[in-house]
Amino acid sequence: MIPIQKITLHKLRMRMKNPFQTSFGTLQNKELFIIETEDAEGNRGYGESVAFTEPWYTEETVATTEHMLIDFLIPLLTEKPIDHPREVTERFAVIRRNNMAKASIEGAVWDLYAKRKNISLSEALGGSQETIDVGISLGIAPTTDELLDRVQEKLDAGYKRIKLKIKPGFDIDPLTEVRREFPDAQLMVDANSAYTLEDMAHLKQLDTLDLMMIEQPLGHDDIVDHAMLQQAIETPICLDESINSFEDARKAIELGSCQVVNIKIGRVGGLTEAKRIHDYCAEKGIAVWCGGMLEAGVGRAHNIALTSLPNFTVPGDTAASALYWEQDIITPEVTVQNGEITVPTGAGIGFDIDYEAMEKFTIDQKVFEF
Ligand SMILES: O=C(O)CCC(=O)C1=CC=C[C@@H](O)[C@@H]1C(=O)O
Ligand SMILES: [Mg+2]
Repeated sequence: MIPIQKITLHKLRMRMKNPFQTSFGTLQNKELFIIETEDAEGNRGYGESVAFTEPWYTEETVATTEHMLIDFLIPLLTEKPIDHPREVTERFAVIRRNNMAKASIEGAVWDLYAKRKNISLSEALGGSQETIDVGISLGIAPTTDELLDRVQEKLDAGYKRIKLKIKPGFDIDPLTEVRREFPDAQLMVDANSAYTLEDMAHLKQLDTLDLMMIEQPLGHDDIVDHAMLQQAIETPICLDESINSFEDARKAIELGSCQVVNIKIGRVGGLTEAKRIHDYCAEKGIAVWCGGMLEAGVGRAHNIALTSLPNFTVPGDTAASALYWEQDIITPEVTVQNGEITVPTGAGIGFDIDYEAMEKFTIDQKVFEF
């Protein structure tokens, strides 16, 4: 049994070092919840919410996360005890969607579970990789020259895969320049649903650029048009926004809508569902990688633990803390050496919370005792 005695919602406001521009808008201020679950012996598990303040990426926001946690998820989680974190997903199944809210607290239960057993979260999930390969996601740059500089800098820093955001009007030309300048770089692009099937001929030009994949070119909730596009282009399609569950992944793969899946813990409702998708993709020979949501340290730590599972063969988005934040809320911060992160072996997420830093960014706190 995992006896949860106390849950604290720490609401934080953090400002990213640099704005991050995508086809749907620019992000710089981040509000997030750190969810703390505590047992009677004083073990504490941590999860992080990843919804943004605006519903641009998915329909969830920071405000809907808080509403779901307080009015539905915390009462459901604590109405009767659970023995294993995988039961959290079943318990929450009565609530439609709201996956990021669900994942934030489910992650805190997984961390608490691993700490109570004195094993790492990676081990609790069945992870086997001791180090993980790391890539980076670069927002849309103001000019192509600026983009080339940013790519150079990240390749020099050792990042093993560069993901570039694209949108109509900022795609083939800058990408051609990047490919010319860096002929051997592992490059991929992410469109965040900025195109339609009418752009098929335009998107076909990507096939000349030797890209690892194109992420979510079409509708955020589509798998049918993506299947048609994948028939017409050689560049592998990777789905992000369209995959919100194991069932979505199964259907997309059956339909041939993608050759790669970006697994984001928040988008699919938690670590248990993320692992199920990972296992299914491994069985089907579909490559997966772990996407980022501009996380602070707790979310970053969860991504690292998940990525230690064996079928995470493509470098993910989880880069060093210092690229995002002046100061992170964990200690040590996440660092990258030669394009790799060492998976921590300490109990739970394997990073300590920097309570002083967390306090500094906290704008609200709510405590629930049971
Ligand atoms: O965490 C990161 O480094 C950024 C990841 C990233 O590319 C994204 C995060 C959030 C929303 C999107 O713009 C984008 C994505 O779609 O993957
Ligand atoms: Mg994406």
